[in-house]
Amino acid sequence: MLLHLRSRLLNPSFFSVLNASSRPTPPFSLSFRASISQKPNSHYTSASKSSRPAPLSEAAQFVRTVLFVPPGVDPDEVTDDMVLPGSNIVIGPYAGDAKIKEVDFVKSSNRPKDCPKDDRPEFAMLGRSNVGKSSLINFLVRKKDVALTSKKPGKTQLINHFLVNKSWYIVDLPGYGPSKQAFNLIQLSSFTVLLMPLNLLEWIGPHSLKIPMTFFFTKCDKMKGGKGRRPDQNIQDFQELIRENYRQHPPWIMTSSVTGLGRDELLLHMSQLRNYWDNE
Ligand SMILES: Nc1nc2c(ncn2[C@@H]2O[C@H](COP(=O)(O)OP(=O)(O)OP(=O)(O)O)[C@@H](O)[C@H]2O)c(=O)[nH]1
Ligand SMILES: [Mg+2]
Repeated sequence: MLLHLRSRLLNPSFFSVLNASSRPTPPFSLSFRASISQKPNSHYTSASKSSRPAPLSEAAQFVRTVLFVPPGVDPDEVTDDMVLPGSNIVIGPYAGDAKIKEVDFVKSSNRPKDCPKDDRPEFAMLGRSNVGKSSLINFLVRKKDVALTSKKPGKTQLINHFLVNKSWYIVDLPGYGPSKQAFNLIQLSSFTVLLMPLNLLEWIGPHSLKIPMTFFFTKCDKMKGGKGRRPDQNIQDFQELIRENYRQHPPWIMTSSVTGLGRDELLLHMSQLRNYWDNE
């Protein structure tokens, strides 16, 4: 997998997406890096650790200023092969054990207080109706009908908990839009995952201090034409809003439930969030 990732990283479109829109921003590190004491094994990073880090290309040096650097990684030691393709996410020592072996539907809840109450980490999908939240869950677990999807907006009406590998949850939420009900649910999650969030960014900025977020660009198979904006245009808008509302760049990733784009990368990123959570 490492080779596969490395070769895709060098795809010029990845860098051009970032270069096209980014003004240099100050290098950053995440505030929670300071509390790290353990470094679990990582199959992903072990290969790059065994050899000397390759010097960064000029493009990569620039890109590094907008990267999400996870716990356990020194921003000065980031190398090309640590960045997940189609994203700004650096993979660190907490990544690993990303495979989904089983998934069980647990329950649908009408209200937050009816949701399962335990300490397992949760990844909740939040975003407008019809952006592909439920499809993304099916895509991650490689099953067609775990979460119900529809061409028409408004299919998901309840809070649906799915237990993965008996150890962590994926939560499918109703889309916001006409109903705006998802706004009340943000506080529920240990981890919140957002989809196509452009008009959410300003709202969420001040409220998100304690909730790690990852932003998804869904339907990236629709690269050309159509009514909407292209993914690279969305990423440009996104980065503008990030600069206006956030001090540090949150992680973002491009996905497509149709082509499989971003699946392995996303699972790896989720594993590093989870493993960090477990070891904290
Ligand atoms: N081309 C393309 N279509 C997608 C993709 N992901 C989802 N769709 C389609 O988008 C539509 C909506 O998908 P859902 O997963 O139901 O969207 P949702 O965000 O869960 O919608 P709500 O439940 O209403 O909030 C469906 O017709 C999907 O087939 C994708 O990656 N590419
Ligand atoms: Mg849905």
